[in-house]
Order: sequence, then structure tokens, then C-alpha cells
Amino acid sequence: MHVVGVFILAVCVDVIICVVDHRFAYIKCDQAISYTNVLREWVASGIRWLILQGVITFARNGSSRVLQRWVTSHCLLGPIFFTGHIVMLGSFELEKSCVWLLNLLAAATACLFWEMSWPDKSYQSNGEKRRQTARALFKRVILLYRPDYILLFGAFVFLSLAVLCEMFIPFYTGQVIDILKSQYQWNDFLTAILFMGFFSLGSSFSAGCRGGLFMCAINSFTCRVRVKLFRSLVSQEIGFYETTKTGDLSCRLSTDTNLMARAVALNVNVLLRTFIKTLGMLSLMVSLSWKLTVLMLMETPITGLLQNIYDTFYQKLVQEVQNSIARANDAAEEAVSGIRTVRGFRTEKSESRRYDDRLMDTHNLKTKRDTVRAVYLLVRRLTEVGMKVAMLYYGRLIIQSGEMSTGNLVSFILYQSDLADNIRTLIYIFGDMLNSVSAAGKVIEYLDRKPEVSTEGTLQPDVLKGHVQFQNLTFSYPTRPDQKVLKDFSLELKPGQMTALVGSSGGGKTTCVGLLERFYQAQEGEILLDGQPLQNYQHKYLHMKVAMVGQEPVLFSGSVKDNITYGLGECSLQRVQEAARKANAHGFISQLEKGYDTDVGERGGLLSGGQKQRIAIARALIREPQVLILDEVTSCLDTESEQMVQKALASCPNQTLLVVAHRLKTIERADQIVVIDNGTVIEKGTHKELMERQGSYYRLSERLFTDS
Ligand SMILES: Nc1ncnc2c1ncn2[C@@H]1O[C@H](COP(=O)(O)OP(=O)(O)OP(=O)(O)O)[C@@H](O)[C@H]1O
Repeated sequence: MHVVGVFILAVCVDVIICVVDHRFAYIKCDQAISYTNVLREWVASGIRWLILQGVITFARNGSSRVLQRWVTSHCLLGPIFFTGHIVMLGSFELEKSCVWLLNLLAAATACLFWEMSWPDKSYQSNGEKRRQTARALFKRVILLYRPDYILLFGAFVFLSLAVLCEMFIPFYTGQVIDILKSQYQWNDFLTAILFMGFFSLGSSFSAGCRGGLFMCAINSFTCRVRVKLFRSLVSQEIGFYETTKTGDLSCRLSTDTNLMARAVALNVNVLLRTFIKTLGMLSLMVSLSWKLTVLMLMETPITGLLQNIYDTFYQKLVQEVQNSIARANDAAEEAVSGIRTVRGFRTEKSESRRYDDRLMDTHNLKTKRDTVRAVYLLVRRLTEVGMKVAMLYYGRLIIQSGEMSTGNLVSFILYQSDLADNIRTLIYIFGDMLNSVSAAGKVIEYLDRKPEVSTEGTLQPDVLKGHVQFQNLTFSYPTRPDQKVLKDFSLELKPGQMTALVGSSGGGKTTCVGLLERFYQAQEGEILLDGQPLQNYQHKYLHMKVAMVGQEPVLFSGSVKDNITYGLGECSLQRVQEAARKANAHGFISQLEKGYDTDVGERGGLLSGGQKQRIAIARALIREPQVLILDEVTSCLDTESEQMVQKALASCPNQTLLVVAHRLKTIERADQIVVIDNGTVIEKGTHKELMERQGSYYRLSERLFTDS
């Protein structure tokens, strides 16, 4: 049956129940008999609730959340209203059918509003799921705090002290007012003032210590998580960096780690403080007037509902703001790191515009987020004011009846404003924790991420011949899983031989090199090194034995020597110079102002392309690798440098050499030339053989190797 039909059916059933139960009568009772009525009201409503739930479940052939919500609120509103009336005013005098009608309308309107704002599906699946993940994340963050537990414990001790002291201040304020109203003794007055001073001082001192300890814990947590995160990030496979934006990563490292540290520590701090304070205050307030306390607590469900609604919106917006900040960072980083290209193509304005657009997105999202917050605060304030008015009105009544003194009412009101804040904070803090812990989501995801290309091999034989076999490789890049770059690709590199890969641009030469360096993992087939799959070798060992100089060598800021010995630790200057000589770099390095100690600048920006290339070659040669890969390195070198490098390479007779080159001179002397096109080997042989065959290589040599 349709929801509306079930609703009408349930209303009819409820009318019948009420008629049978004589609920549509005029009711008048005073406090003496009212508590039995209160109990009866609750029991009757419970039975009504059960019957109506049964009706909607039966009629809908399953449950409907909106109807369940309506039945619950419809059945609850009556007894709550009745109980409140009896407790506060001591009597009840009303036409019950009016209450029933009001209940029906209020519950139905509220449920309709709820359903329209947060349809079942999205509310259930998104909200609940998010809460669950947030809880799990929260636990993880707490575990990550383990080394700082002592600091946190110290902070909690001071926190409890601060709260206890703070709690007594309003109490003594009320006492002072009552003393002043009477024919007081100086002694009583001074004692009350002294107590107030003592608790104020104690509270300030403990709060200071608590803050300091919390900040220490937060700072230590942030540093530790940043290092862990960085360690995890640098061990990820190259494909991960191709699918993840740099701005995103730097945002996680800088902003999110801090946010998650603060979110949890500060929220737990606030949560505990508020919790202890709330309990203490509640007991003090009940001792002052339990009736006023019950009245005040009626605000709690309204605040809870408001908070819940607000959280759902706010959390989503916070996430969107975070992502848009990451996108803006991306734009800025891309432009700054490629400033030469930006300048060369005069795209400064369009880059600024792109950055401006992204900042505008962030700005708009922030405005939206702040508007939601402002509306929420306004509604919250209105509820607060309403509650204050009700309290003062009822307070006046009980002072008039002599149940409470003025001083006690002052104490109560002082507690009330604080307690209302505390209860709101208690409700709010859960939402806020969920909000802020969402920043931890990505951090923890990256912390837990296992690289898809494993680096857990253990093999490190003493002797490595350098025999490489590519066996039936099929590979596509993670960013383009549908485009097969290598198809059933097989190739053998013999120890001591030089193999040259040639072919038209985009054929797959660099991809082969990337796979041999284990930047990626082929989807099918494998690469064997001395008969063992590459992944079986220990990560460090493999990269000592298989070295590569790439198309665009990257240097790091630091000295020339640091760059040549990169990843090797301590190395003698003599060894560094020897490698630099082989790479024909010693000459230009010696002419630099500080020789091998000269700073190369960020990314080697203070050197020319050819100089960077030669340092990169020296960096590979110093490792004395068994397999050396040169990916179009000679393109940046002049003829003299190239000859020197060739000579140096020829002097390592047992080395397996894989060269990707576009110059005929480099290729000619290769033991094996492999022509690759469209991800497959189309020709193989020596220069002489291939030229005689007059096939693809012959045509390629005519077309490409212009310098010959
Ligand atoms: N990181 C990447 N992600 C997705 N596709 C890629 C990536 N790198 C290369 N490709 C694609 O893979 C194919 C082979 O590229 P590869 O760089 O291996 O060619 P190449 O033969 O070395 O070319 P060139 O001689 O121009 O350097 C090309 O179609 C290229 O667009």
C-alpha cells in the first residue's frame, strides 16, 4: 500500500484506539492524583505505539522509515506534554482530543519536513555509513596517539581539576548574594569570598597546565604522523602518483595531519571537560531545584535534533571545501613548477585566471558553509532565548511559592547558561568530531595503502650476471587501463651485450624501461633477472644492480657530490671523481666555483641540460650496476661528451646495457637492435643485418637518424 494510504489507515486505527480508551474526554486532574495518570499515559502510549507499528508494517509489507518516525513522535508527544504539564504546573486541565490533534499535526509536519530535507535513502546510506567510518577513523587516531598517552593523561588530570574548581564558582556567587541579602556576619562573607577566589585560581592554573600538555601532545602527534605518512607515500608505486594530484598529497601532509591531531585531542579535551562539568552541575542543580532542572532539560532533544540536521549539511560542505583547497593548490603548484613553460607560452594571465577560478570555487563553498553555520547559530540562539524566558517565568513562580531563595535562583541561572552550553557542546562535539575526523580519512587511507608494486622481495645473490628476459608482457598504464601499451612483448638482454631499442615515438620503449625498473607491474607475463622474477629481488639490491638514467634526469637541491652519491651514503671523493670522469662530467664540475661542493639548485636548476645529464650518468655509474639503462640520454649531450660516455660504457665488459636512442651512431655498435612499434617487437638483429633486410629499421634510419 502507498505511504499516504498507510498513514490514513494508521490515523483511523489510532482514532478507534482513542475512542475505546476514552481518550477524547475532557481531563482535569491535580498533582495529588496526577502521577498515576502520568504512568497510565505512558503505558497507554506504549501500547498504541506497538499496535500502530504493527499496522504500518503489515500494511506496507515491510517497514517505512518515515511512517515509523511519525508513529513514534505521534505516540511520544502526548505523554511528554502531559508529564511536563504535571511536573511544572502541578495540574492538568484540557480537552484531550485537542492534544491528540495537535500531536498528529506536529508529528506529521515534522516527519514531512524531515523526509523532504533528508530522503530516507540518502540519509540512511550516507549518514549512517559516514558515522560508522568516522567512528572507525576516530579509534585509529586514538591509537596513533599511543606514544603521547602520558602527556594526554597529565592533561586530563589538570582538566578534571580545572572543571571541579570552575563548578563551585557559581555556587559561591549565589551564597554571597544570599549572605548580602540577610543580616550577615563578616566572617561568613569573607569565607564565601575566599572560597570563590580559591576555586577561581585553581581553575585558571589547572586550565593553563592542561592547555600546555595538550599542545605538546598535538605537536608530537603531528610530527610523527607526517613522517609516517611521508614514508608511506614515497613507497607507493609510480602509478599512484599518476592518479593522485600533488596538491592533494601536500594538503594531506600539511593541513590534514594537523587537523586530525587537533580534532581528536581538542575534542576529547572538550568532551571530557564538558562531561565532568555537566554531571557535577546537574547534581548541584537538582539539589537547588529539581523542577527547574527538568524544565531546562527539555531543551536537550530540540538541540539534539538541530545539531543532527546541521551536522549532515556541514560535514558535506567541509569535505567539499577541503577538496577545493586541494584543487587550488594543484593549480598553483603546477604553474610554479612549470614557470618556464608558462613564461615561454605567455600563459601567465590564463594561469592566474585558472588559480583565481579555483579560489573562487573555494570561496563560494566557504560562503555556503558559513551561511549554513550562521542559520544554525541563529536558530540555536532563538531556542536558547525561548528557554531562558521559560526559566525566568517558572523561577518567579517557585520563588513566590517559597520553594527557592533568590540566591539559589541566581546560582541556578548561572549554572543553567553554562549547562545549556555544555549539553549543546556534548551533542555538538560528536558531530564536530565526525566532521574533523573526516580529514583523517585520507591520511589514514594513505597510511594504510599497500603499494601495488610490491617491494618486499628478499633475494640478494652475491653474483649477478645481468641476464634479463621480458616474457610475454602485456601492460597498460593505471591511468589508461583500456589502452594496451605492450602486447605479448618478449625480449632477451644478454649479459655483457648492448641492446638498443628503437622505433617510432609512442611505440613503448620507455615503458619497457619503466617495467624493468619496477615502476609498474605488468598485468600479464613477467620479467626475469638471472632466471628469477624481478619482484623476488630485494628492493635496494635490485636498484643497486639495475641503474637507469632517464630522459629528463632529476637532480635534488644539494651539492654535486650529494647528487652523484644519492642513496649510497658515504662515498670517497676519489670514487665520485672516477664516476664523474667516466660520465665526462669531471671537467665542468672542476670549473664550478666550489667544485664537487657546488649547489646545483632546486631540481638542478643552476645547471644546463647536458650537465645535469652527465651528473645523472655519473650517479648511475658510481653504483657499478650490472644492468645499465640509458633512456635517450645522449640527446642532450654534444658529440664529444657522447663519445666519452660511449667509451666509458664500453670499458665495462660484463655489463648488460639497454639503450633507448635516436642517434644512429649510438645504435650502430649495439649487439642487438630491437625495433618496437605499437607495443610489440617487429624486428631484431644487428645494424648490418637489419639494414640488409631493408625493413622497418631501414626505413626508420632513413627517416629518423638524420645526423647520420
Ligand atoms: N604514464 C603514462 N600513463 C599513461 N599512458 C602513458 C604513460 N606514459 C606513456 N604512456 C603512453 O604509452 C605509450 C608508449 O609510451 P612510451 O613513452 O613507452 O613510448 P616511447 O616509445 O618511449 O616514445 P618516445 O620515443 O616518444 O619516448 C604512448 O601511447 C604513451 O602515450
